[in-house]
Amino acid sequence: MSTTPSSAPDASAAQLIEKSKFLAANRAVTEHLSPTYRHIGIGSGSTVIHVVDVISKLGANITSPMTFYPTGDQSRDLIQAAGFRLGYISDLSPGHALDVCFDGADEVDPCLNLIKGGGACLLQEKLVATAARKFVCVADSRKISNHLGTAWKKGIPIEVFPMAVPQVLGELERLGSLSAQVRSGLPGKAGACVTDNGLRIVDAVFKPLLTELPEGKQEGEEGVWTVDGLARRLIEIPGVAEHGLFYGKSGLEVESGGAQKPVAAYFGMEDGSVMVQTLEKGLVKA
Ligand SMILES: O=C[C@H](O)[C@H](O)[C@H](O)COP(=O)(O)O
Repeated sequence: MSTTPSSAPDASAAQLIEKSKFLAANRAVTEHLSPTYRHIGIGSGSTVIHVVDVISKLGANITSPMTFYPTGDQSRDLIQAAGFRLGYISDLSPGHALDVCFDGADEVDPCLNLIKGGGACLLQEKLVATAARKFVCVADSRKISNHLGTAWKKGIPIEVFPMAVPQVLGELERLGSLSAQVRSGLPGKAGACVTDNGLRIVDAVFKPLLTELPEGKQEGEEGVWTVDGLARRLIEIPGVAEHGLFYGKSGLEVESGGAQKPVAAYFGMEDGSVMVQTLEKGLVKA
C-alpha cells in the first residue's frame, strides 16, 4: 500500500514547524544579539540549528569578534560548521559571564520554568545558561504549556551516573513518579542512551507540576509537586548529576547571570507569527 496520501500532510506539517522555529530564532536573535557582544552560548536541539543559521547570516564582520560556547557535541559541530570561533566554558575565568545564551526547550510554563533534555542534553545546557547574563529560549508553539508535564509527557529527563541508576529509580518511585525508566539509545543502537558526559538519562513522569502549592498541601503529597519543590528534591538524590527542570529566578532577577529561567521565550506559531513570553507581559505577539 502506498504511503503517499498519509505521509504528505505529515511532511507539510513538519515543514510548517521548521518554518515556525526559524521565525522564532530570527526574532530572538534580532532582539537579543547585540553586535557588541563577544561571548555567546549556543544550546542544543533542532531549533538551535536555526539560531546558528540566523547568526551566520549576519556575516563575518559581526560574528568574527565573537566566541561561541557549545552545550554539547551537536552544538560544538554546529559552531564549527558555521565557521565561528569555538570556546569552552571550562576555559572561562571564574566570574566571567557570557553575554547571552540561546537554547531550545521541550516545554515552557507561564512562569518560564522549562523542561529540557528531550535530546539528552541538559547538564552542559544548564552550565552555559547560568553562565550567561541573558538566557533566551527559542521554541515552537507545541512547547507552550500551563503546567510542565502536560505538553511534554515523556517525563522529566534526569542525567544519572550509570552505577546509581537502580537507586535513583527507587527514589523516584518513592517521590511519586508515575513511571521512571532509563532512556534507550537510538534505534539500531543496542543499550541505553549515553549522554555527552558519558552518563545515562532517566525519564521520570510525574503528575503535572504546579507553580504554587494548594493551601494546606505539602510538597510531594499524593505525588503532587511544584516545579521548585521537585527540582530541589531531584538534585538531592545521590547519583543525579543534573535534571532537566530549569527553574528558580529568571535572568531579569539575576542581572549578573546564574539564572536557569530565560528572560524571554520566543515561540514560532503555525500561522507564521511569533509570540514572546516574559514575566512582565505574559504571552504576547512579538
Ligand atoms: O536535550 C535537548 C535540549 O534540551 C533541547 O534544547 C530540547 O530538547 C529542545 O529541542 P528541540 O529544539 O529539538 O525541540
